[in-house]
Amino acid sequence: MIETQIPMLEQALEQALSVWKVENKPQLISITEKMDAIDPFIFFDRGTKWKGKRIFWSSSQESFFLVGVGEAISIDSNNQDFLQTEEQWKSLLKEASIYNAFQVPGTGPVAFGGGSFDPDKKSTKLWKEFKETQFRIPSYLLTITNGETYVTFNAMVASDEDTVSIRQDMLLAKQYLLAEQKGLPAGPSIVQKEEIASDQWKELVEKATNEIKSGQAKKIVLAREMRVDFEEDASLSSILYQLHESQTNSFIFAFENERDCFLGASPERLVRLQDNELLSTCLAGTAPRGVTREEDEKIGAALLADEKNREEHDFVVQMIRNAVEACCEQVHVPSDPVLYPLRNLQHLYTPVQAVLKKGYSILDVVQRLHPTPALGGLPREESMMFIREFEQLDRGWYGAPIGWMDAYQNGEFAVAIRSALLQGKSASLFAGCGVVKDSEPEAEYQETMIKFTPMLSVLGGS
Ligand SMILES: C=C(O[C@H]1C=CC=C(C(=O)O)[C@@H]1O)C(=O)O
Repeated sequence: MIETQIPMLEQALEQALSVWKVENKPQLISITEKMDAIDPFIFFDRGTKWKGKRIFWSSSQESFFLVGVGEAISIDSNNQDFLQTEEQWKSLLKEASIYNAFQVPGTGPVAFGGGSFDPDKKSTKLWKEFKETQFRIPSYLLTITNGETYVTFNAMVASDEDTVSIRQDMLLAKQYLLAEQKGLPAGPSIVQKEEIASDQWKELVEKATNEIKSGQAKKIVLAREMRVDFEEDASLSSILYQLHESQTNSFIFAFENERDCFLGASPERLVRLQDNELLSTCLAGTAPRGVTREEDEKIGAALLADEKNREEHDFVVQMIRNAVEACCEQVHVPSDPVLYPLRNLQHLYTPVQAVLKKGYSILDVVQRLHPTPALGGLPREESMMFIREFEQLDRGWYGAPIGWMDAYQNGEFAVAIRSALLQGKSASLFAGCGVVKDSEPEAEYQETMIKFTPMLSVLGGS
């Protein structure tokens, strides 16, 4: 394998150097090859050597994995503007030396990242490692899709000297990352758990319902935090493996920044783009799962018929439809939601399909969609103002878009919910719910409790 890559690497280096000499700016080289099967969790675990710079993404419905280690380059911004990211991404790709004979979605140069939920809310030191917008092009990217495995090597070339270390890095890293390894380390176990200001949160739900009844807004999504401690630093690879095994119908994601890592198992797709076909999904309205099949079906039927949940859901559908119509054609939205079952709860779900108009990109759509009323509220401005002013929480990247895009206009973004910020021996978990005029604080509190469960259980809590 390595032998077949060397001529490609030499060509890529030569090409990058010749562009660099004219343009005098660093050039991206990217080389993709097909491999025998590789375990994504073990690859991630071996990437511990690049600790602080790992990324993970999987879509359980499609057995699709992206695992990145190291950082060839990152596209960051301290004001959240996905369109600015788009410009920088395009400029990086413009003269990049890309050797990818497969051009399968998610191979070649891939930028993975996200941003904060609300750039207008003052951030606290909890999220100090995370930028307002941050996308990483990993040095080594493992892609598993349709049962095939690919590895992409990315690097920036900025001088003749770089080429020596790039050659060495590529070969050594590959040997190291692909060496055999048995099993994953043990998962963490929680020794202490604290719900932050839960009584105040219930009062805030009440305040939001009053605001809604007085006509200031129709829906406001409120979130809260739980802080947990472990005996030892938690092993990320084991947590991701457990999430993947336990959370069906979800996107498992992780973005590591030094000692901190934001990760989760979100059922909510914001948008997927493949061959110009767009899929967005509306997910809002929640009920628990039943213990028996009969009970489960009864709860599901009640959820489908429940006025409060249907209203909460319809707000999301209307907004997503409008945003998608502005940049797509052939927009298709079913008239009624269906149930979307997860391990611990079920949601109302409406898929939105469309074809993206020429001239738009996935980040255009992300910029238009975020925040949907599943995380912000309705109207957008009023609900965001309420959250900004009264919610006692630094959401950071919770509730914001997280995902990937490749060089061929494909990509996928989820809404980063059912998530946690891991910081060595402790973690902050986040959960929220949509408040409408008939919401009851205690019921909403219980709903957030269920939403904490997937993350809590893989972290070794109950
Ligand atoms: C805000 C969250 O969930 C949203 C997504 C789906 C259903 C929701 C709900 O029914 O309230 C929320 O809008 C969360 O899980 O933290």
